[in-house]
Amino acid sequence: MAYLELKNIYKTYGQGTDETEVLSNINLKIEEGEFVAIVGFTGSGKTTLVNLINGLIQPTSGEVLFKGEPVVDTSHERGVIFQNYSLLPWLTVEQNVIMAVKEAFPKREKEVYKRKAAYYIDMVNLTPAINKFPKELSGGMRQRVAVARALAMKPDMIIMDEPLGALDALTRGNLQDQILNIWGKDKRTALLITNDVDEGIYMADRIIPLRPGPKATLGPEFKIDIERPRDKTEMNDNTSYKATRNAIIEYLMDIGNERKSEATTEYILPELTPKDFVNQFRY
Ligand SMILES: Nc1ncnc2c1ncn2[C@@H]1O[C@H](COP(=O)(O)OP(=O)(O)OP(=O)(O)O)[C@@H](O)[C@H]1O
Repeated sequence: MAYLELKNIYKTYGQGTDETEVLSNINLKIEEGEFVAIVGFTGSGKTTLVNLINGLIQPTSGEVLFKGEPVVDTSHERGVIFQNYSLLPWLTVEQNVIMAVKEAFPKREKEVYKRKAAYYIDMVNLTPAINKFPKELSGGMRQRVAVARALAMKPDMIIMDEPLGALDALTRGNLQDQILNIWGKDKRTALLITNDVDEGIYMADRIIPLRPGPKATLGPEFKIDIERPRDKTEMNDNTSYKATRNAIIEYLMDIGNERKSEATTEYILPELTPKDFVNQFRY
């Protein structure tokens, strides 16, 4: 039995003439302990896929099974790191993380919550900001709190929806390593949704492209046969890395080009010049 299984998933939004099939015939099996990355274009349906796996939305048809059971709601067993850091603005960094810890470990001493929260806040290098409110943090710092929150729930499966996109290269690299450490240490199962092929190759055991929507579907998988722990600098000279990277990029470029040649609608921008606006700058 697969740890997570998506069976013949279809998802449409809207009704009647407005109906759009965003995901079409998605089939995926992830085994316990695996790290899988799905690489996709912007707007291809990645977040829809994450929301289905998370239990936030239900498929139009098909089934999502987690440990053999249908996913009907969200659960702390599946910790999601969203691309738009969802923090509660009226709580401090510490309180935001404690809230997540409480959900996973109900009825513990206050000190236990504080200790667990401190551990994950330190992991994302935010100890100096522990008493700050989200509005006092930069976008990257907020995203790191969101990462700490998701990991603090000790989920059996970590699901990441482009979690590191807003971060600078150094912080991003650091957090990739922290996530890999946690995944490796406790042998969790992980699914990363990203538009960054290199991030996918560095982190995952398998990469599966999501062909762009409407009717987005999964493409063929690419296995990443590079020993762990992986070293980014060494990887650049690794023949297997170069070959896999080229194959994935070639595949993505091919389907990108296919899409362009299939496109029948031409969008013409209206030729408007707001008179008042132009006059403002006419001296
Ligand atoms: N609740 C909704 N109602 C109607 N259409 C929706 C809804 N959610 C998403 N869509 C549409 O479904 C398509 C896929 O959206 P989704 O957010 O899943 O893509 P994405 O790959 O995560 O995009 P991005 O990379 O830009 O975040 C888009 O065309 C979007 O407009």
